Amino acid sequence: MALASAVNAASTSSSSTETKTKAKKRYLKAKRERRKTRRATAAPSRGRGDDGDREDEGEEGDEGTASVNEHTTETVKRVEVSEGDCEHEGTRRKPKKRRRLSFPEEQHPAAVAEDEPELAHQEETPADARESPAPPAALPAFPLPSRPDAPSKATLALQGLDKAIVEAELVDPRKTVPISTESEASVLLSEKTKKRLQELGITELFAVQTAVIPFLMSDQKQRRLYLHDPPHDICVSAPTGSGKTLAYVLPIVELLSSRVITRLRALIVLPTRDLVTQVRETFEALAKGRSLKIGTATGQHSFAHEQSQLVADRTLRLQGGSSKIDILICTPGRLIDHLNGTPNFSLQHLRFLVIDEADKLLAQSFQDWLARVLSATRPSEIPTSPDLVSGVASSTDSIPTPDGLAPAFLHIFHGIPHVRTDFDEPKETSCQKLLFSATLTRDPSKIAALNLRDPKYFVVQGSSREIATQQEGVLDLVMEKFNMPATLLEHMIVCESSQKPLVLFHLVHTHGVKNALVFTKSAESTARLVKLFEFFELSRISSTEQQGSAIVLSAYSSDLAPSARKEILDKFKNQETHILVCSDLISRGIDISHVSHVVSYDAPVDMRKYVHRVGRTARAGRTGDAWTLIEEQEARHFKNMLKEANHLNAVKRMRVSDADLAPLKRSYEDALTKLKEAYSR
Ligand SMILES: Nc1ncnc2c1ncn2[C@@H]1O[C@H](COP(=O)(O)OP(=O)(O)OP(=O)(O)O)[C@@H](O)[C@H]1O
Repeated sequence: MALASAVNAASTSSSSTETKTKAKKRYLKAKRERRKTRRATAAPSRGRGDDGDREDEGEEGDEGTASVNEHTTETVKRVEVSEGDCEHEGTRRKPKKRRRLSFPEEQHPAAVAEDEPELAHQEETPADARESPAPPAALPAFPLPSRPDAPSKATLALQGLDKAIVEAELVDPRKTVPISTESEASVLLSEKTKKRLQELGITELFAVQTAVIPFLMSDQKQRRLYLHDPPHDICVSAPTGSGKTLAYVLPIVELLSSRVITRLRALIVLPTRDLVTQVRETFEALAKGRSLKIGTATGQHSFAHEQSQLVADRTLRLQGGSSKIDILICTPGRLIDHLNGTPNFSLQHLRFLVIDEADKLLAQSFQDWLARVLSATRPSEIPTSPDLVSGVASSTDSIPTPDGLAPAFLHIFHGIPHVRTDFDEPKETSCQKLLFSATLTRDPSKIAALNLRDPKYFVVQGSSREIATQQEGVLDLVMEKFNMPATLLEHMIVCESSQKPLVLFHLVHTHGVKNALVFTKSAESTARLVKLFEFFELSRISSTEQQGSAIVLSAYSSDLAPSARKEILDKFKNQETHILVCSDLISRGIDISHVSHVVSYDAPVDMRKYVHRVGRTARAGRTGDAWTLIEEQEARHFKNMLKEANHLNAVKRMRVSDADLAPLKRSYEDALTKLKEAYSR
């Protein structure tokens, strides 16, 4: 067997060797002939140009074609042979020589391949194409990439904005409506309210009021205390002193006046006690004769006292809460205290939640007050008491009585089998959120925390320029270019820090700066400046050359007890005090009509602070002057701040020379000495 197979293998091998030998012979013969032909034609065919192709294909004139064909066949054979050779001999043949193609001089493949290697593949193109007389088409030249222009700040600011902000309603600040006319805003107010407004000397509605009142009151369905469809929330940005308080007080008083049972239906949150007192006075003035009960919670009184003012029944646990008041005005800290510690204090009946000075309040996160308040206005998914889940409502003390539940909270009483009908009570709270500020935040994360429902934005424009287009108005809001009252004049004085007290005395005695609020950076500087000023006045009066009555001033800051603060503020309101030197405690919201000047003795650190400080004057259409004293090293920062807010041109620079200050110098030096003595004691 082994022998037979060996013989077979030998015969197979010898026949294949024979075939290969014949083929090899044919190949070698062809090769010799080719070599001969090449040698014979070597000299003339070395030239390039149109004949270059013939080098490989022979140049036998008419026979050229036949020769090419023959050569092609031969090439195929050659490939077969060479493959066999490779297997047989175990050696590799050199790669086939590339044919040369004819190119115009400037498009020689070598030159092209150097620049653009892909072009070298043109050698692989079929023979017909290679013989085409037309030069290969040049590749299209693409333009070099160029850097696009960076989008402007404005474009970036508008990107990804909430639709509600983009569609904000711009309100012309000049728009006022007489209360007696048949205008939309005026016609919505009851005769009682109109009469009350007239008694208070208010004869027209301001721009912000003409926009907000119709939005909250024109739809009859929206005038109910419990709504089937949840209401739209609103965000209002309007300059200082433009009447934002009345814009929410009027609709709240009007709508709540229809209530029968007293429940806590309006909650107004403000950042300071002083503002709570001020807003309470406005509510009381407007709601006079309406039997609405108004309460406050600020921590000014004891907790037990406040509890007794807010809640009627604290012995029985009532699921619907028990309220002695319809409207609560409070600071956020005390509100949380009552949510945590006052039995039957409930926000489930809230129809309005007002967040005034919204940007300031949203920046305060203590005890997560906002989330806590919002969750108290919403019905919870899970019944609050495990006893109620099983529906075992008994008369035990620990089980709350399902009394006075708001419609949206009814489902938490599981003792009632629930069958869904067309007359189902609403499951959503009727609480409408109203946000107000002269410097409304555009911070999306802060706004998102409020969980606003389909909000409507109102932007009352300032006076610094003509009424803007929709996009410009939105941009102002988004880029925090705050609007100022039209009647405000702004000045700045750059001076050395050691001269600041003198410049202030100069303003008071030469420019008649009285009925003024003077803002300092801290409670401590407030007290120090008042002392220095008092010593200065004593020295000035006692000196022979300076005559006249002394300026009366007081310090007002958080260092004082609330009762002392109230007394000082009352004296200033009654104009018994000429100048109130204060910290930023009253830079927001405080409304004192006779303030004709505001002096920032220490420069405000940011634009928001500047807007609110200067906004203590020029309110409700009255004129006012704002003066900012800038130390030389602060000038650049202050100017940049104004520039970014597009407000630099509105602030006039005023110069005070040494000659202006000279008459006051002696008294000032005297006062400084006395101040040093006082502090060293
Ligand atoms: N329609 C009106 N007619 C006359 N006076 C008005 C009217 N509305 C409001 N006022 C008065 O304008 C003054 C400023 O109003 P308000 O305090 O509401 O301003 P504001 O917009 O809340 O300012 P701020 O942003 O500084 O808190 C108040 O004295 C108020 O009584």
